[in-house]
Amino acid sequence: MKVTVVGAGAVGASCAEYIAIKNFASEVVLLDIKEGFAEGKAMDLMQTASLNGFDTKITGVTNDYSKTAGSHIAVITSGIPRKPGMTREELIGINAGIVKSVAESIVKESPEVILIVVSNPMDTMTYLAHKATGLPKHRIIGMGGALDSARFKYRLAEALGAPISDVDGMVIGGHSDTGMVPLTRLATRNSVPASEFLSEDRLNQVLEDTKVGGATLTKLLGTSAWYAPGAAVSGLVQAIACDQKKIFPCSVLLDGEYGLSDLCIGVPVVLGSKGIEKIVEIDLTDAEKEHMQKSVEGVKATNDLL
Ligand SMILES: NC(=O)c1ccc[n+]([C@@H]2O[C@H](COP(=O)([O-])OP(=O)(O)OC[C@H]3O[C@@H](n4cnc5c(N)ncnc54)[C@H](O)[C@@H]3O)[C@@H](O)[C@H]2O)c1
Ligand SMILES: O=C(O)C[C@H](O)C(=O)O
Repeated sequence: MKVTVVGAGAVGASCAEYIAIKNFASEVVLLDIKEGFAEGKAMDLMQTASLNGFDTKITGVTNDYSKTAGSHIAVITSGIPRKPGMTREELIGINAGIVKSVAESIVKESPEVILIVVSNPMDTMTYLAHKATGLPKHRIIGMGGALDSARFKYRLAEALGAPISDVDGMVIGGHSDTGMVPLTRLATRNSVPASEFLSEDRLNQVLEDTKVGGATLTKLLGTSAWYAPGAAVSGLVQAIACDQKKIFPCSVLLDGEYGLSDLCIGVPVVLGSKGIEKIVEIDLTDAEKEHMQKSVEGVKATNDLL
């Protein structure tokens, strides 16, 4: 199993590290446009192999897509991250050109590839990857919901005073400060609805903290986060590489599901060796549908900027 990660920056390197540590891929190729940067990150990561006990071979290349040929999965993290006070949508001007050319270059060398788009604004970049490559819709996946759901579980566990392994929850909708739809109604602590333990106000606070999860970290770090994003991407890559049939909320091209079409937005999907093997349609309440509709309008407005 060969995995390419384009962009050897904070998220790309974190993603390569988690993939290697989980030890399911034979090869990870890190590619960056900055001379020598991916080579350096790959060498540094390979020097952790004996310490962390993995056999995955990580190589780095400067903008040479021939070295990515035959990739089963490719992750696009290339592009600029936001600074404190910015929205993800403000990155579109620079990142659209980068994502388009990177997606085209990957597919040229690996026509059977499954693409995972991470660069922001992610839902719009996923849509752009479809337009640029024409790959079948089950082979282009935007990563946002897996990360947002991990942050939701973190906030739920904090509010419940429970271990994170005891809580479950999912965030659908757009990967933006206002567009996320954390499904508090379906959140549980070991199968018991979280609403049995938390007041409506406290659950709403969890929801609001989750939605601004990325902005909160950007303010603290001066740039956006990388550990949880890298781990979330590695989870999607593993689900595909190991044909796990796990459900993750991912940004996918909708064609009538949820009454929506011609946009990519976060909904639950089953991930396996073919990529998106099923879009799971869950019954939303009227309030959730309204929240989702606002999210759709936000994503479509950003798509219109392409
Ligand atoms: N979807 C998500 O959940 C999520 C999470 C975190 C970050 N992000 C996004 O991921 C992107 C990367 O974030 P980061 O923190 O790793 O940034 P970073 O600046 O640390 O790394 C980006 C890397 O991309 C490289 N790059 C730029 N143009 C390139 C090109 N044409 N080809 C190859 N490489 C190129 C840069 O040289 C740099 O090394 C940002 O757009 C950020 O907003 C998304
Ligand atoms: O917040 C960002 O800009 C990066 C990423 O989308 C995140 O949620 O961490």
